[in-house]
Amino acid sequence: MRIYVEANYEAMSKKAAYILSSQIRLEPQSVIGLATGGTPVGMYKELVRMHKEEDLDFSEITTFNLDEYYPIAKDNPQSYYYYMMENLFNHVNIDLSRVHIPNGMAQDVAKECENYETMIRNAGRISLQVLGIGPNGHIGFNEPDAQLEPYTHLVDLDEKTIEANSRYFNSREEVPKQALSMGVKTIMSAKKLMLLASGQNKAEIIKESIMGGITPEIPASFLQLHPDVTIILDKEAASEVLPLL
Ligand SMILES: N[C@@H]1[C@@H](O)[C@H](O)[C@@H](COP(=O)(O)O)O[C@@H]1O
Repeated sequence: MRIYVEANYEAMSKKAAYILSSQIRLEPQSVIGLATGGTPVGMYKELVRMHKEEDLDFSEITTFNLDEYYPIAKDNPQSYYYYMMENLFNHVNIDLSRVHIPNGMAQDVAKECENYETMIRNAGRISLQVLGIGPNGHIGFNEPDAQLEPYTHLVDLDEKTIEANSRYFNSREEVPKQALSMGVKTIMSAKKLMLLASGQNKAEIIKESIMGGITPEIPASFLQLHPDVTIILDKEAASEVLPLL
């Protein structure tokens, strides 16, 4: 596990964008796993800049997003589909036929999840999976539980997650109670993982995830078992682990 501690959010975002862009330049046909939430917004901004100013070419990559609320329509500004279009896809030369995000309006959820896994498998292994972390240690929308789901599945969102994500909605009541998410095995099957965390409110969970025991009660703790993980933190998110390194 490589841990980078950057001075602030901007430096964390630039480091993440540099690593992701290097992956794309080295392997233009990379399969990239993408994350949403507040944390990677700065990374996407930097990637857009790299596309515009440094010829970063997205035309051959394939992408799979970690998750999507359920139910939610693509044109809902809170959907992760909308987020990805706004933050990245509308601004770079990506081939939208190679972009994959779970369908938040799927009628047959079991089939949607199965198809998503099949598409990931058919694309080959994910080259680099970007991750954020929930304040409760969730990755994607894999919530703390007595046991974790391996593959893409429908999740009942944790009260803590609904609370945390309500800041993006007009009210708590508007936050969908469910989501579709890659499973922990889907995530762990990626060749490389890159987790970003920013801010004091992530400091404790970062410490528990990377230095504590491996437990389904902290889904991010499973990252300790992966052979190629890069963690990029700003100073605040690193404040609990720094004294221990
Ligand atoms: N499902 C997403 C996660 O993929 C994300 O990593 C996490 C942290 O979000 P934020 O970056 O806004 O703190 O919560 C969301 O609920």
